Amino acid sequence: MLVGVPKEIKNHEYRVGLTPAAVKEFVTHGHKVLVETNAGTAIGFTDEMYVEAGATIAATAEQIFAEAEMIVKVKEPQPQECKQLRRGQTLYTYLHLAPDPTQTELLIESGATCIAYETVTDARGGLPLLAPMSEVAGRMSVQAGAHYLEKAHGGSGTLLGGVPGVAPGKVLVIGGGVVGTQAAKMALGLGADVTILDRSLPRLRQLDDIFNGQVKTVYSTVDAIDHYSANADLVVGAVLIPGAAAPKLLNEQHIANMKKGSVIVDVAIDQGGCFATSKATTHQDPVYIVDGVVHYCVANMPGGVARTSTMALNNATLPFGLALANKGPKQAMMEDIHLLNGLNVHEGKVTYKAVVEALGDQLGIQYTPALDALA
Ligand SMILES: NC(=O)C1=CN([C@@H]2O[C@H](COP(=O)(O)OP(=O)(O)OC[C@H]3O[C@@H](n4cnc5c(N)ncnc54)[C@H](O)[C@@H]3O)[C@@H](O)[C@H]2O)C=CC1
Ligand SMILES: CC(=O)C(=O)O
Ligand SMILES: [Mg+2]
Repeated sequence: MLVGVPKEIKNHEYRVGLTPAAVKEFVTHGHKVLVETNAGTAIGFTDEMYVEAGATIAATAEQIFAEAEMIVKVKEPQPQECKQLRRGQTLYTYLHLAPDPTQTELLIESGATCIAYETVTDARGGLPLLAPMSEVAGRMSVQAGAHYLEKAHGGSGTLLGGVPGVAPGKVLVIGGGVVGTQAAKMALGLGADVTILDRSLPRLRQLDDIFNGQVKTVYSTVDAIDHYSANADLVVGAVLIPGAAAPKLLNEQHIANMKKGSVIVDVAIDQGGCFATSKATTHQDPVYIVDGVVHYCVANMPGGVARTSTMALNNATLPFGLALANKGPKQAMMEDIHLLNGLNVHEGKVTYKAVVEALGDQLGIQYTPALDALA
């Protein structure tokens, strides 16, 4: 198979779909890889390293979209990329379609086979291609929060760890999955006072074990959100209903009730955000203020630490990517239900239920089960 890796074009996105090491794996399995010039240069993966791994360098993204049978990316395709996709071509990347009607329409129009990293599953009920970026974003969320709590960055001037004689800052993590756990680890490491809300009791039990009682675990009710958000210095939004638009857990009144200079980091912004006042921001302009509360809503947080993130992402995407190339996309998905769960759009049909639930009325689209679409 001819695999194509275009350079990412989203704002300050320096990750790349394949590392040179991953290219070498594809080439070893008999595939050809076309990498856009300078796709990885910003994070130390030079064209020379790709050539040494067996890739051919393409001068433009247009060449890659025109020639490749499978496009491997990181971020959801931007409109100019969607317009270059075509029937018979496979797109393997993050999509986050539920909050994104424009991209959904363009992918339907393209006729391409679009596999979303974030909905591929594993046997334990996890999301193995989302997990590494969730680990990164979870850890970063507390770094970002601590930064914006500084007075010069718009915050209240609170040090999360406190000092001897002064109480630590309060961190509220809503959603105790992968992002939430890593956020809690970092916050605890800084010495903060950490509370995690989740609506899954089994998950709260696991968290209590993982943290050996060092964080407070609280069942997520409206009352708990009212109470803990009003007292928090930093709130991390880390909920997920896979593939669906994020539920809005803090409304405008909650934000108004928070302390001035407190910070919210809405990691769930890529699924539309879990705070009513959130709107997506970029690494170039990451924050804005509503009612005195600093909002950090960067939709591609791992892009900020692109070298670590690219390597972590490739560790997870490589086995599925190789299966797609070795067997062909259709056969690979028919043989692996977890990869099939990644299929969101195929030949103009939307094959992921939560996307249709979010956008069906707006776009007039219907759900087609993945196996029916592939048949
Ligand atoms: N902004 C960014 O750059 C990035 C964003 N993300 C996003 O972060 C979000 C979280 O991802 P993961 O931690 O991997 O998901 P996860 O599935 O591991 O965890 C989500 C948790 O939210 C809980 N939850 C669901 N509804 C809830 C509610 N109403 N109240 C409290 N808890 C609730 C679930 O029980 C689960 O424990 C996703 O939207 C993901 O796409 C992930 C990586 C990067
Ligand atoms: C998960 C995701 O959207 C990201 O890493 O940018
Ligand atoms: Mg994202």
